[in-house]
Amino acid sequence: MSYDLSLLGWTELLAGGLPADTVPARVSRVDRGAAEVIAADGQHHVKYSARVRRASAADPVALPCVGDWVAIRWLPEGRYEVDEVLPRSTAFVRGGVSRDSVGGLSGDGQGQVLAANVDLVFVAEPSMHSTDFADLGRIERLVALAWESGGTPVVLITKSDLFEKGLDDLLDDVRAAAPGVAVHAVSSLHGDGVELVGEYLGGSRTAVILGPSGAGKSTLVNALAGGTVMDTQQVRAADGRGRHTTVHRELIPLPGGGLIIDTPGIRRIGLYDMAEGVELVFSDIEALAELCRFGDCGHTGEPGCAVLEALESGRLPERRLVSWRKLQREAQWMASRTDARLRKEQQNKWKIIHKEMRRSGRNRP
Ligand SMILES: Nc1nc2c(ncn2[C@@H]2O[C@H](COP(=O)(O)OP(=O)(O)OP(=O)(O)O)[C@@H](O)[C@H]2O)c(=O)[nH]1
Ligand SMILES: [Zn+2]
Repeated sequence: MSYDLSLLGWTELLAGGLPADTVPARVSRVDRGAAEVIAADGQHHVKYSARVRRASAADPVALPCVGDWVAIRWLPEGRYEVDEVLPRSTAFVRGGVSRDSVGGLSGDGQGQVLAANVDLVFVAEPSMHSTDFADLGRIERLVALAWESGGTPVVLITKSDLFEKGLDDLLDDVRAAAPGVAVHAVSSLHGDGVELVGEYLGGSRTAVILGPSGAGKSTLVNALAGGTVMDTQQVRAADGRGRHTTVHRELIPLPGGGLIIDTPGIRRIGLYDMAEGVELVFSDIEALAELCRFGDCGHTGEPGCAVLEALESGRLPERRLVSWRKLQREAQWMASRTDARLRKEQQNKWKIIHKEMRRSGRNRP
């Protein structure tokens, strides 16, 4: 079997960085120190070169991950090995390595790349989730995460068939929660919007789908793939394996062009290192904050606070300000937890503060 790599997203730009005597391949799956890759001459199971192993031992971010383009070299003993990970255009990085992650080499606060070279991030949120409507706060988080990865978010309000009246109002609310992001209603059940989603992938773009369990991600991937490539909850319930059992860790080429990455890691992705993403999601509040009288306004009652003025006049929904504060706190907390440099700075700051305290204590009359 041979593959046209341009359909898998291979570009001229990437070709420029290919080391001598290697050929390109895209990682479709990783598995403890080895990767499944797709090269022009077929699929291969490849181990990592000593250089790749050394680099990843020093920094897990250097490990090949699904979506990566790698240079593979044919060895005299008759097999390929991964010679180098080519520069990534985007990356989903998880700070720290979770207990149950497969192939995590490091346990302490260093980043792990979950997926690379992802152009589009579909944020799937069901229009109705058991008895609740779409969760705007969750959309905000996942959109922030998407921006942070370098990919372009697109919000999909799934299961739109569950919502007869008021869908347009819901979409308006979602658009307000994700300024500058395309928002579409999708029903995999009726086929509404599925084609449109497929068009985003046009040609050879790569996407991931984020969203809560039960959002209909697998069902949508199946609809796009025109067959059952992912187990859906129903299938899994029938064989008694329960819900959170997606074991696929794959790059799925779609018949209409484009690829979807669906891995357990991406499915479980939370809130990590997303300070910049938060700024983009809350561009409306960030713009207001620029108009505050004081540059360091905390928006908690300072005179001339444009944020609170907008809140009072009703232009800024209170829910939005509450989400913003919450996400900022969480993003700061995650950053301080995962970013060793920041941690060190904070330790130094506390050292200085403690020293000051001791000194002022000594100098007290
Ligand atoms: N009414 C309706 N139900 C849907 C639609 N899409 C999916 N479902 C149902 O929603 C349930 C969950 O769908 P899945 O595709 O397994 O959801 P998921 O997001 O992949 O869930 P996890 O694998 O747990 O992350 C299944 O019972 C689907 O049949 C839709 O467009 N409309
Ligand atoms: Zn203010």
